[in-house]
Amino acid sequence: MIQTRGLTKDFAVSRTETVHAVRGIDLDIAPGELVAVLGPNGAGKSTTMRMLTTLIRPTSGTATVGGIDVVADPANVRRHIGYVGQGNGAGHQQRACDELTTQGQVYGLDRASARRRTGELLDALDLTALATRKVADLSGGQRRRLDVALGLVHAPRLLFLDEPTTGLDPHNRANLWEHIARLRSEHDMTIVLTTHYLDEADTMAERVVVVDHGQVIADDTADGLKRTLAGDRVVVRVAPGGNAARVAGLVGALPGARDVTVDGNRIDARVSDAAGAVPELVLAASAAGAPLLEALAVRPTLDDVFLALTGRSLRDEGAHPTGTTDEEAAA
Ligand SMILES: Nc1ncnc2c1ncn2[C@@H]1O[C@H](COP(=O)(O)OP(=O)(O)OP(=O)(O)O)[C@@H](O)[C@H]1O
Repeated sequence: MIQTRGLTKDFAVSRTETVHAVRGIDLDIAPGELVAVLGPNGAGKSTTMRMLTTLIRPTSGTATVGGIDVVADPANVRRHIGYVGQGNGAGHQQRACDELTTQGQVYGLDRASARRRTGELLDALDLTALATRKVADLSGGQRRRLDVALGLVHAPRLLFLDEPTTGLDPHNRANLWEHIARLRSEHDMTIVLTTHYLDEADTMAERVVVVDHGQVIADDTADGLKRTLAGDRVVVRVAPGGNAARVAGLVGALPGARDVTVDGNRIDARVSDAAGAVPELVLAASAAGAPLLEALAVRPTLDDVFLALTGRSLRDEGAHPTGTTDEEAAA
């Protein structure tokens, strides 16, 4: 459904400075996949999406969407995709239903068909009761659902969602996801989304592509990434007066144990199966006369994956942009 090879995008921000926002992305996305693109602020996620949706031209490389080249035939690409960008155009005085009908007509539907489609989408996204409300008067969650409806007016098989749930509270995020998941299963859509919410990528996406500094640095299922890049950990605390060194030895003997660290009475280590290791460890420590105060099996998160990949936490929201300038590249 999507194929890119060596895709790049440079932005000349001044006479002397160029931002290399995307630096050679190769991506293959099959029909029906739901792929989350993760990365810190400025990693190049939106720029990649904007190239794939033909909003901006790549600097070099190739990209096809539904088999159509984004540079050679952008109008045709646009007919096949839906795009829900970041942020809301504030202050719309149009009614929600009129906004949808107008969008339908922009996509070539006649008025009656556009009205029919409007009714279907208002219903699908639970907006029927708000049909005549002005867009400017909708809540954040309602507005975001309308944005998704606008992206679906022409029944695309491929939907791009750029941070669809940013700024929504947990209830509205869950609600929007419910709608997206249902629409997807009913219409067999391919969905590519960017998000800052790791839990969202973890639970909703079948595949997670991690982008940093304009490049893909990992591409797998969430579980695959966790297994190969982060792994389980055990964290134990030895009772006062207990022999931490002795327990560290027991921890070090667990299957797959590595990176064993001892900090006072606290021992932390990577292991291959934390849930299986903990009971074994509790018994072994007790038998060795070093009872444990606490023993935790810690399953990795996608943030652990990101930390392992880059040495930084994705949770550091609002961090500095990571697009690389010529000066930085030369440094
Ligand atoms: N039109 C533009 N002109 C100049 N620089 C740009 C432009 N668009 C993006 N950039 C720069 O390109 C880099 C990548 O930006 P991009 O918006 O693709 O990142 P992102 O991963 O989507 O970030 P975020 O999560 O903050 O939305 C950043 O350094 C950004 O400042």
